[in-house]
Amino acid sequence: MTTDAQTNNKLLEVNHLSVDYFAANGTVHAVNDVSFTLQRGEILGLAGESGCGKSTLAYAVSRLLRPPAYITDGEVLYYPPRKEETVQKVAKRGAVKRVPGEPVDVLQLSAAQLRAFRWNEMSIVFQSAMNSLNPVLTIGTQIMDVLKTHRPEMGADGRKKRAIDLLNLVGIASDRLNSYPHELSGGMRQRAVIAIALALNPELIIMDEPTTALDVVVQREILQLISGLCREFSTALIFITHDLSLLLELADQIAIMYAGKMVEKAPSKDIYEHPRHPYSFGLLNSFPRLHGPLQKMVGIPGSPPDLRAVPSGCPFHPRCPLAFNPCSSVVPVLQPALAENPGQLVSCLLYDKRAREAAPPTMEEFTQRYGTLAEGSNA
Ligand SMILES: Nc1ncnc2c1ncn2[C@@H]1O[C@H](COP(=O)(O)OP(=O)(O)OP(=O)(O)O)[C@@H](O)[C@H]1O
Repeated sequence: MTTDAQTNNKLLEVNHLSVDYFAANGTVHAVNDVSFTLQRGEILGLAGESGCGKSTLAYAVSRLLRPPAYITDGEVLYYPPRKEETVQKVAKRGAVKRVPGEPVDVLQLSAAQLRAFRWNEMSIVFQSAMNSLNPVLTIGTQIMDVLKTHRPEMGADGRKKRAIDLLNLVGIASDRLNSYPHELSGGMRQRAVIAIALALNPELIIMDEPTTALDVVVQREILQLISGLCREFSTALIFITHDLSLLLELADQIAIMYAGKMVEKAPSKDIYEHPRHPYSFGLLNSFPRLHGPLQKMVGIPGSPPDLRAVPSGCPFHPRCPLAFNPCSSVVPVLQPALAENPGQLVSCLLYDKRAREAAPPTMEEFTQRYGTLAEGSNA
């Protein structure tokens, strides 16, 4: 019998996830009712202005949040791996109790299950990860330590061979096994971190701005390396960055966040060719495009809201050049913008027939409305 999970190849299903920071000066609603799915081997890019909740969402999925952050609602369903080798590996270690085909709610795992889950099935590369390497241990030792802890059945020779293989995979010569982090360039340290993230063949890697400390040429090389390796091993990747242009090249799907909400999620190509949410359009037109016709950059007037007092209705409405009457009171839900393209999800009343009967806005209309708004703010 084929289950839905097998048919859909689903790896992760996040439902109605909300996270608050209970700060002294008020409650910050950093992630607000976010739902999305991730397929096996899929590269999902999370984009949005600073402070919109990207990192909080990623850390909530991996249960890495610490007080004052609290998950106030939702579930993070992880579908067990399909790979026979991984099924056996996890079953043998008894890390996560599971029924084949049934998902595990990551938010319900015990501390011990979570530790095994994080390394075996999910690994995380943090912001400025290259500085997280231990300065007094060689790169080889750091990779082999992970293997020693999580693959105790592997002998010393096996660990060394695997460490060399991993370094080669990320483009580092084997003789660097005995190098200390300070003996490597920034790009090489980042590659070493990626090697560690890949060490246990996880199903999912989460990367939070992993390359911001590097120059743009090295950033691009590293990102191409990551996406190539994820594709080679069918590893899913959630990738967080401010740089939407990088995501357009790298990701299969892009999710745009605004004020703790996911406002659009679609294949990169759809976002590039026709973003549907006015915020996605503004974000996309805030930087020059490398390909396609020349376009005037419009930018987004104003700034994101304080997440202790998120505007009612659609949180983007105070900045939106296409806002209309119900936007300040009705909360839009993430759903297909157009019936003929169910893969492009948008959270915007412009596409809700109950709120507006007119045809969805065209790209020209977006450009024109943003232009008018910019002229108004310059006046
Ligand atoms: N420890 C904390 N206490 C209170 N508020 C916090 C804390 N950490 C983060 N926040 C707030 O939560 C919101 C979301 O932050 P988060 O870091 O997830 O956003 P982000 O989109 O990843 O931003 P950036 O791109 O700058 O990393 C922001 O408004 C931030 O100020």
